[in-house]
Amino acid sequence: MFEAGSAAAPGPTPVPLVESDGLTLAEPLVTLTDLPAFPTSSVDGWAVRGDAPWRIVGRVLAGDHATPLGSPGTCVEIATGGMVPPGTDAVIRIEESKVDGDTVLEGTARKTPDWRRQGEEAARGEELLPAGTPVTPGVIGLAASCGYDTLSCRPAPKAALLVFGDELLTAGLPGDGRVRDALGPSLPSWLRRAGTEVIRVRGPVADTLDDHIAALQSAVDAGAQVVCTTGGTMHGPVDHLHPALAALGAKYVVNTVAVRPGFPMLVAQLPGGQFVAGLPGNPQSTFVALVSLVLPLLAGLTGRPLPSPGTVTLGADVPGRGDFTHLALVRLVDGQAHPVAHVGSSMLRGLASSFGFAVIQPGTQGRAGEQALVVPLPILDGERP
Ligand SMILES: Nc1nc2c(c(=O)[nH]1)N[C@H]1C(S)=C(S)[C@@H](COP(=O)(O)OP(=O)(O)OC[C@H]3O[C@@H](n4cnc5c(N)ncnc54)[C@H](O)[C@@H]3O)O[C@H]1N2
Ligand code: MOO
Repeated sequence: MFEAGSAAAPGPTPVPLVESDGLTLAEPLVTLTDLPAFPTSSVDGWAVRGDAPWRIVGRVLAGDHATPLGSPGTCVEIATGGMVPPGTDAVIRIEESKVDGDTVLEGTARKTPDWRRQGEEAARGEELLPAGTPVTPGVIGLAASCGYDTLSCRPAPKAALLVFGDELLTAGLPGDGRVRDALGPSLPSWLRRAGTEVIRVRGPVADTLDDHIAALQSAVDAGAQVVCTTGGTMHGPVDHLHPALAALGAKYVVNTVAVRPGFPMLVAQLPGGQFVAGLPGNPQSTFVALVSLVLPLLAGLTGRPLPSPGTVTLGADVPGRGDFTHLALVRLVDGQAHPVAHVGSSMLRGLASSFGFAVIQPGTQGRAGEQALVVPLPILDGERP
C-alpha cells in the first residue's frame, strides 16, 4: 500500500507557515541562517571590553544594530536579545555589577558565558529535519526562527467517507433491526489524525448498486483522492462494493487480507488514480483495515515514513486465530500489552480503551512474557490509554 501511495503522491507545494500545521515536509528543513544569526545577549547587563572599570559608551536594545566596542575599558548597556557588539569580551549581569554614573565600576562574568554564540544552535545550511516529517507547531516555530516564510509541503490528501447500510440510524436509539452508525461520526477523526483533509462524509448511502456507483463517482468529482467506504465488502444480497468498483473500472491493489478480524478489506484504484479503501462493516474490523491498509497508503501519499509496528512484551496470553494473523486489541499497563475484553468484530467497547493491535502470527498463540509487534491506533500523545 505504501508503494502505491508513494507512486501517486502529489508534488511539493509552498505553504505559508501558519497554514502548514498537520502537513508533511516535502523537503528537508535546512536552516537558511546561522542560529542565532548574530551573537546575542541572554541577559540584561553590560557588554564589556577589557578590564574594569568600564566607561558606558552606549546602549544596545533587542533589534538594534551593534557597533563595535572600540577600546578596552568601555562597555555598552545591553538588553536580553541585544546583538553583542564586536570586540566584547564578556557580558555581565546587571545585578552582578556596581555602577556609578557613567561608569561600571566592577562586575564578574560568569563561567558560562551569558551570550549565545552565532550559529551555536545550528550553522547555516545544516539539515534540521528530514523530508517526510509531519509539520507540528514545534516545526513551524523552528522554521520561522531560521528564516522560512513558506514551507515546501506535501498537501494533506483529500479524503471522503461513504457509509453503506440501510440498517443504519444517524440519531436516536438503536433497536428493531436498526443499529446506530458508529463509523460516520468516528472515522473522519481517525482520518484527520492520520493527516488527511476530510472533504465529505455521506451516509447512509442506500443499499443499491446505482447509489453506490453514484456516491463513489460524486466523491471523486468533489476532489477526493482517497474514498473510504464502510460495509458492503462481502458478497451478500445488498453488498454492492465489488460490483460498483467493477462498474467504475477500478483495479484492486489489495483484495482481502489474511487477518482476523477484518479480512474482507480492500483497496482499489480508479482509472483516474484515486483510491477506494473498502473497510468491512463490522466496526472493529473497520479499524483493523484502517491501520492495515489506509494508514500505510496515506503515509505513501503524504511522503511520511511507513508506520512501523513497535515491539511490546505481552502481559498475558493472547489467543491466535488459526491460519490468519490475529490483530488483537491491547492496552498498555506498565509498558506491557494486555488484551482487553469486548473485542468481537462488531464491538467497539474494547477498542475505545485500547492502545492498538498486537500482532499474533498465523498458527501461533501469544504467550505472556513474549515479545509481539504492536500496531498503534492513530491517536495523539496524551490520548493513549
Ligand atoms: N457468509 C459469510 N458472511 C460473512 C462473512 C463470511 O466470511 N461469510 N464474514 C463476516 C465478516 S468477518 C465481516 S467483517 C462482514 C463484512 O461485511 P461487510 O463489509 O459486507 O459489511 P456489512 O454486511 O455491510 O455489515 C456487517 C455488520 O456491520 C454492521 N455495520 C455496518 N456498517 C456499520 C456502521 N457504520 N456502524 C455500525 N455498524 C455497522 C452491520 O450492521 C452488520 O452487522 O461480513 C461478515 N459476513
Ligand atoms: O473479519 Mo470480520 O472483519 O471478523 O469481522
